[in-house]
Amino acid sequence: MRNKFLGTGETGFHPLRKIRVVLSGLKYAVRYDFSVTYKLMLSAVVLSIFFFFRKWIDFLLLAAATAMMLQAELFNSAIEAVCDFITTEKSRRVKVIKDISAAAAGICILLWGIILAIETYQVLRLFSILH
Ligand SMILES: Nc1ncnc2c1ncn2[C@@H]1O[C@H](COP(=O)(O)OP(=O)(O)OP(=O)(O)O)[C@@H](O)[C@H]1O
Repeated sequence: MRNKFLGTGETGFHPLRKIRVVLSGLKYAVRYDFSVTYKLMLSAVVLSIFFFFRKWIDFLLLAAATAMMLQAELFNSAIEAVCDFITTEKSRRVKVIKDISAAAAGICILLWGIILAIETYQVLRLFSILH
């Protein structure tokens, strides 16, 4: 793929190829990282309930939190992969890099968890109002 800043690689705009790259990255994350898969599944269950009941504010809030969590998980995985690509030897520098990356992901996961808990409570209230 052409690097627009360095002027290297292929020219042209290929939206389909971009979508394929995005799906490929998501496939790696979801297939090989169970901690991403189960979080996405939890969000999907609650999101589909809000979608069904047309609770758009709750839907959008949880969707935003899920996107933020997924983004943090993906960046964390990419940084870990770069570290492991450079060296699999024990290294204090690698430890610092991975720990900082994990901390960034952890903050986003914590916020996602809080929002998921609040929204799950909303779902339970929704059902108790119906029955
Ligand atoms: N090469 C290394 N040298 C020193 N410490 C390391 C090294 N690799 C990993 N660690 C330590 O182990 C922790 C976990 O790293 P690892 O690459 O195993 O991530 P992980 O537990 O698989 O994370 P995730 O669940 O997000 O994929 C790091 O945060 C770091 O403290």
